[in-house]
Amino acid sequence: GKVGVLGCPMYHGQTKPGTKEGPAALRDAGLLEMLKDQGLDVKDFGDVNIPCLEEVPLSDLSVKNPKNIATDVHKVLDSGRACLVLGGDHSLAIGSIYGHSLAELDQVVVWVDAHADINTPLTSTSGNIHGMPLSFLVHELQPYTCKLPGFESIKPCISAKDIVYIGLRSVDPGERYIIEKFGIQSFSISEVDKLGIKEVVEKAINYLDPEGKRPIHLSFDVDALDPSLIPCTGTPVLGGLSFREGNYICEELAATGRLSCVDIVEVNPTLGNERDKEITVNAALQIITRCFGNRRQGIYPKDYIFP
Ligand SMILES: N[C@@H](CCCCC(O)O)C(=O)O
Ligand SMILES: [Mn+2]
Ligand SMILES: [Mn+2]
Ligand SMILES: [Mn+2]
Repeated sequence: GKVGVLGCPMYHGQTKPGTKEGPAALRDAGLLEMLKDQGLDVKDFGDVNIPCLEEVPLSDLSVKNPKNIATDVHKVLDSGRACLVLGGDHSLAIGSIYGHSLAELDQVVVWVDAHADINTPLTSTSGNIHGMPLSFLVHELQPYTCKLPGFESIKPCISAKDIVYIGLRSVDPGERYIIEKFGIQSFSISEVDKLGIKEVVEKAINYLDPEGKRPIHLSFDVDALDPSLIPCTGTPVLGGLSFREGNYICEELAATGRLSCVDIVEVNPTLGNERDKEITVNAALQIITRCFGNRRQGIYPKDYIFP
């Protein structure tokens, strides 16, 4: 398989700037080598150009960011590679999902997260854009929201029926209302407990893409995993997905052969000591390898020769 890696050191979607260190932390820990070692053809497309706040006013900044991200994701996908986007905070998904829609029209979205990230600017209590990305992208929400200055270039590109949540456990009232009003399929941690991860993933994939034809966009917020696994993230919530559940989700999505774009977001290496950073980065790295074909049952390269 061919993978294009795109760093997206985004931090303006929230208040803890350390997410801009996310891409470097993952690369420095050997991400590219790990992916190559599992037999992938890996190309590093560098980092998206995220102008820092001091240079441009927020409105100008926001139009630049999603457009840069969308443009770069589109370019990676058009080069015939799956796209791996390293965050950066979850507001980058405005650009990555929009960019995916420029390359492939009928994507479905698996949103793995403790949070629903679908507040509109009107329902948000924090005003942090990383809690809003889906509200900019979902067609049905547009009559109920407002365009933020600078987001004109981002067009809604997915329908409520094209999204499934896995891992929710911190959903704001406005978000819960939206999920029910538009019938967005969601498997919170309660459903994971009730059904088990196997049935959750099976239901999620069959609901989104019963014919097994549509490209999948996995937007994986590392805070979906239990905070014991990911100490370095900005909005931790107790009682998250186990490491095994996180690995299972990604193995099964990779096994469809249609995993086209993967966001790995909200790694903030500055939120903890060196040991915390190591734990966080190692967990994120393993999750990433499962997205691109590595499995706990083991694999061997195509050119393996049995001695
Ligand atoms: N729902 C909260 C928390 C959002 C968390 C964003 C991301 O980590 O999922 C808000 O809107 O601020
Ligand atoms: Mn194109
Ligand atoms: Mn989250
Ligand atoms: Mn998120």
